[in-house]
Amino acid sequence: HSNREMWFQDFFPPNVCPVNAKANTFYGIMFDAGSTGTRIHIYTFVQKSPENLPELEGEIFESVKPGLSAYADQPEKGAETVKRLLDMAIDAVPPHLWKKTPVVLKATAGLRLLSEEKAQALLLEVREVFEESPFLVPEDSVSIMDGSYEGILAWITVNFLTGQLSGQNQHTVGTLDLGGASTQITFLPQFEETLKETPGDFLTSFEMFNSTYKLYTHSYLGFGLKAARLATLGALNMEAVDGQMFRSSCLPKQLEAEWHFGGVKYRYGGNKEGETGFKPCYLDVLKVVKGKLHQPDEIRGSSFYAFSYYYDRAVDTNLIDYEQGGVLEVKDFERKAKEVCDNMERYNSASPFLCMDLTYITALLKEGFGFRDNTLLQLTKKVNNIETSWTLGATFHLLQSLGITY
Ligand SMILES: O=c1[nH]cnc2c1ncn2[C@@H]1O[C@H](COP(=O)(O)OP(=O)(O)O)[C@@H](O)[C@H]1O
Ligand SMILES: [Ca+2]
Repeated sequence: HSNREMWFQDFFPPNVCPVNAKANTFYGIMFDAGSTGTRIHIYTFVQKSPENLPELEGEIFESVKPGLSAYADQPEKGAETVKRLLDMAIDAVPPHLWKKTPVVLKATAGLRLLSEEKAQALLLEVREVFEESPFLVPEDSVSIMDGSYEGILAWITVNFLTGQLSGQNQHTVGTLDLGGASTQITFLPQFEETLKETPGDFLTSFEMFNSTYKLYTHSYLGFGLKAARLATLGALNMEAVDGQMFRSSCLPKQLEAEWHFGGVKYRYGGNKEGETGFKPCYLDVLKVVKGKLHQPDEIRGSSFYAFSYYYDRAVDTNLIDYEQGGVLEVKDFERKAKEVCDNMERYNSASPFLCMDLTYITALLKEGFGFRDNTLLQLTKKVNNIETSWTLGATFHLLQSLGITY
């Protein structure tokens, strides 16, 4: 409780120190423990005047691979990766603000897929790293995030950064996040029909910046890009995979290789004798998505912001520029998938999974969510130099819960 009071005192009294112009700066540290990597986001806020809300000034971002779930059997080693990232915050945050700067880690699908016991062991070790740091460790500072929050908080981030949550004329945009192990879709329904046709657990009310948003959101566990690779290979949720060879028409014919994901080793390869290419690949991938996802009618024609692996694969195939991002139609992913899958050997150098990944993205968008071929996707990595990640929304939520009401 005392921590909370200190936090309060420092931001609300108008004791702006004339010597130090930065006296009204404060920080928030948010860790994203994703299935493929762990990332630290250190946000800087400035309270320009006591009567106004703090403003986001900037972000320091760093990441490491692999993610925590790769350390399922060595939780101390996993926590060590978090500690190395936290050392960056020691340098970034001025010492006199350390004990007022909250540090939080939220884990996503990688840890959701581990056994309770292994996940908790990892979280416990991370919690110890936090307790030994000079930062403010709020209650529940290390946890597995609920999937619906992952979507909502990313939606908050994108709509905050694009200015849709302030002033009038709010035209919020929907968001699509494709992680390694799970995928999220989130939007603000405009039609009464959508609310009626949607299963109750896909709708969540969320309060932020003095408004309540009733959002459609869902996180599909096992539908992230890397989990989908395993599902396509028929290797997802298999108990004993050691030694077994998984083959697919989405892989180069002659390929035989090994792949580590979530602490398990998989052997995989191409269809040596059988078919390869877009057509057979699409049929294989279709089995993974068809009929498995809820399809809200409302989204068919509307445009969405898409990031994470949608962005990465669009960059890999020159559909967009790495720095600039860009606007694509759903059918651009399909065109690229055909190009790559039907010339598999030529694209071999980048990643043997490029054909499978693009085909999965195509099938997920069209057959999974039910988007039209001409639905527009705004591919975005950063807005105003801030990463489009759920971590910013989570930091706002954290500041709100610590008593700074936005
Ligand atoms: O801060 C970020 N900005 C932009 N993309 C990010 C950020 N953090 C993670 N990503 C993207 O998320 C994808 C990896 O998903 P992740 O490891 O988070 O799996 P999960 O969400 O299923 O747990 C990659 O495409 C990676 O580039
Ligand atoms: Ca993620």
